[in-house]
Amino acid sequence: MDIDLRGLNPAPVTPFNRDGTVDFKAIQKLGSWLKSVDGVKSLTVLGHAGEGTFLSEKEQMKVIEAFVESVNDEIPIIAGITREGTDVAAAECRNAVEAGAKAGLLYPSHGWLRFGYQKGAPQDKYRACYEDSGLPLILFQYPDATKCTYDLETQLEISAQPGVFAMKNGVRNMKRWDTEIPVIRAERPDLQILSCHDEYLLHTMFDVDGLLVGYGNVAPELLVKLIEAGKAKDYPAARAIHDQLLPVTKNVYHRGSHMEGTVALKHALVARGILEHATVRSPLLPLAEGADVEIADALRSAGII
Ligand SMILES: N[C@@H](CC=O)C(=O)O
Repeated sequence: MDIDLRGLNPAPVTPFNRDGTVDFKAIQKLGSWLKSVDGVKSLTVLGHAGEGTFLSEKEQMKVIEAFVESVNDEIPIIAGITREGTDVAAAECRNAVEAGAKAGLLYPSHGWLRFGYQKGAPQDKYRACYEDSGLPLILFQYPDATKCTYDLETQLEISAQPGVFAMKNGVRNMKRWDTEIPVIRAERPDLQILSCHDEYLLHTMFDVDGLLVGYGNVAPELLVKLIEAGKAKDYPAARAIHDQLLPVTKNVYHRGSHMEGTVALKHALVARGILEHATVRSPLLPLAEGADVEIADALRSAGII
């Protein structure tokens, strides 16, 4: 399968029932709505926004299956692959294939966040996961402020490996973005480069093939336009969309932690009439009282509702 992510690739939330179980009916509504937006190329489930690591293995597979059904298998469902060890991550990739995922977003191992990685270890993890499962993989570049951010050599080596076809880049260091992206483009012309800088997308919009973002849950129509403006190198148009979205960006992503953004996304989906409530799983907590009203007001002022 030729996987084309050149456009908007939302990372959907996982809806829950009020009792905390997965709400499969709501998945159908969310997935089919996102797919109906012109310019949406795929959905990445079980990521941060999807509370993927809070789900059991069985739930993860059922969530993948439900999202595949929600889009009639007409656009690729990509699975977040989050397990720490290479063998267990490869097993997770095999599960994802069995559940109908067409690609995987392979997360760095959690220990690397604190301690860093041994040279060559990320390459080995990507290689083993692909060889073992045949699941095409997206290279996930974490922020420069973490110890698991990949240096340029590592990015180039991973992206040269069989099965790696795209990169989700959230480096959050614009010096690195401005100097590394041109090199990666030149060295790996077929690699699809997607930004995930939800809280300040504008700077990155002019160098990318698309976005892979949780933000795609709540403002897919405007983000498709932002991608088009970026590709046309039309700064005034991109800036106007950025400004229009700013109240939403502030209310969803300019919070104490990026994790709260996931709760805020659910409130925004309630305001848009897609979800009935914003139930999340621990360790996420509800937002402060009144946040739901502020988020709805922000969507209103951006002209989204
Ligand atoms: N947008 C965030 C969270 C998504 O996984 C990121 O940069 O990684």
